[in-house]
Amino acid sequence: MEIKNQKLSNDDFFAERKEVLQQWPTGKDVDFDEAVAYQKSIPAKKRFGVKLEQAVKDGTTLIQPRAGVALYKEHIELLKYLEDEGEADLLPTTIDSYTRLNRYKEAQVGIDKSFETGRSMLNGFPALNYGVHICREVTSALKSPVQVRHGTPDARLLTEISIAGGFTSYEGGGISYNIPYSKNFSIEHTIAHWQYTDRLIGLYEEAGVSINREPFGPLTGTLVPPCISNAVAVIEAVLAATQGVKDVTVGYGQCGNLIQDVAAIRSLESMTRKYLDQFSFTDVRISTVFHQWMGGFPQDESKSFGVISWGAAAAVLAKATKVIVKTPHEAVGIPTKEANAAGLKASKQLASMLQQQSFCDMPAVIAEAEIIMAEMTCILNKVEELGKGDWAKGTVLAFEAGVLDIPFAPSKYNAGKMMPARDNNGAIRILSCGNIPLSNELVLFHKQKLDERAAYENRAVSFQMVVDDVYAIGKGFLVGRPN
Ligand SMILES: CCC[C@H]1O[C@@H](n2cnc3c(N)ncnc32)[C@H](O)[C@@H]1O
Repeated sequence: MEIKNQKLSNDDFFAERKEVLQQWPTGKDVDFDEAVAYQKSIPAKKRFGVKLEQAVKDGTTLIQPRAGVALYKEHIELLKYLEDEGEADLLPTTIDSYTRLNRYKEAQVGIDKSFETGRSMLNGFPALNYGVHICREVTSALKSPVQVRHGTPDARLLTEISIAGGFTSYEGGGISYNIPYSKNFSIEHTIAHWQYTDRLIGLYEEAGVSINREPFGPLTGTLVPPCISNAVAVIEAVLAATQGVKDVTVGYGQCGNLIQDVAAIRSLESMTRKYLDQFSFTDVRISTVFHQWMGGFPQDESKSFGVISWGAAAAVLAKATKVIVKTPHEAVGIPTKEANAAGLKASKQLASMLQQQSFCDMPAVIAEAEIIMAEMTCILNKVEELGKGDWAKGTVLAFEAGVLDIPFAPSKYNAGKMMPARDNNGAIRILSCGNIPLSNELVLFHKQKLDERAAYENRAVSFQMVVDDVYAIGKGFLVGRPN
C-alpha cells in the first residue's frame, strides 16, 4: 500500500468510514453530527485539553492513573473512587486486550462472563462492544476529563465510539501502538489506520470540538534510549497534525537516571515544538507526559511506593504536564481500586511538595538535553531524507533500514540491531548503533560513557552489560553490576 503524509481527502475518509462503522454492530450508533453536538455539550472543566493547557500555564504536574474493568457500573465506581479518594486530576479508561486486537467476539464473551460471575473477566474496559451510549454513561458520571488508553494497531472503530462516547482524549499512534504491541502488523498499515484516527479527530476540530491526542511514549519500556522514543513521539505528533489534530501530549517513559529523564522531557518538548513549527503547525498545542517506571516492579508494596514516588519526583522536577502513575500492585496484576488510589496519593504528595522546584536549568541537564537533541536531529534528518520530505514514507523506510530501531520490540518490522546499555550512572547509552545514524562525535560520546563503566567494573564493554541491566531491575538495582 502507498502511504503519504498528506491530509486524507473527505471522499477517501468517508468512503473508508462506511466500512469501519460496519466492523461491529455498535458502529451503527455513531453519527458524526450528533456526536459533535454531544461533545459540545461537555463543559470546559471536563475537557482533557483544557485541563492540560491550564497545567502548562501554571507549571503544575497533573496525576493520572491507568484503570479499566469489564462491567461498566463497576468501571464508573472505580473511576469515581480514583477521582475522589485517589485525587486523580485526569482519568483513564484502559481498554481490554481483546478489543485491542479487534477480537470483539471474545470481548463479548468476556462481558457476558463478567455479568454472570459479577467479576471482571477482562483486563480492561470493552468500550467498543458497549458502544456510544454506555460510554456516555461512564464519561458523564465523572467530574474529571477522561481519556481512552489502550494499545491498538487498528483502532479506527474504537476511536469513532470513544469520541462519540464523550471521551476527550485518545492515546496511541501508528508506530507506538504497533512496534511494542504486535509482531506482524506492517508499519504502512498502522500508520494508515492512525491517519484515519487523526483525520477523524481533525474533523471534530474543524467542527469546533478539540480532542487531545497522546502518542504512546515509553514504547517497549526497556532500556529505550531517549533519542529513539523522542524521535518516534515527534514523528507521530507531525503525522497527527497533518491530519488536523491541534492538541498533542508527547510522552516519555522513566529510564532511571534523573538527569537524563529530566533532559528527555525538556528535549522532547522543545523538539516537538521545533518540528511542528517547521511544518507550519504553529497552532498545535503541546503538553508532556512522564510515565513512571515501566520496568519490572518489586513485589513488596513498600518498595513499590519507593519506585512510584521516585517517578513522581522525576516528573515534577522535569516540569512534565502530567505523570502516569503506577500502583503497588504492579508486580501482581490489575490493581484494586485502593491500591490504585494509594499510588495516586503518594504521587500527589510528591507533586505538591516539589511543585516549586525544577531541575530543568541544571547544567548537567542542559548538557544531556543537547546530546539527546543532537541524536534526534541525526535520526529525523535521515527520516526526512529517506522519505524525500514525506515523514510517513520516511518512517517506513527508516524502520526497514534500522534507522528507527526500538530495543526489545516484538515486531518483525523492527531491525533489533541497536543495543542499549547503562553507563556508570545508570543513564542509557548506545552500546552498538546498528543502523541508527548517529554522528561520529555522538558515537564516541556513548563509547566513552560505557568505557567509564567498564573501567569501574573492571570488565570489557560487552553485550553482557545489556543482559545484566535487564536483570538488574528484578534485583532492585538500576545498573547490572557483574557478580
Ligand atoms: C503500557 C501500559 C502498561 C501498564 O498498564 C497497566 N494496566 C494495564 N491494564 C490495566 C488496568 N485494567 N487497570 C490498571 N492498570 C492497568 C499495567 O499495570 C502496566 O503498568
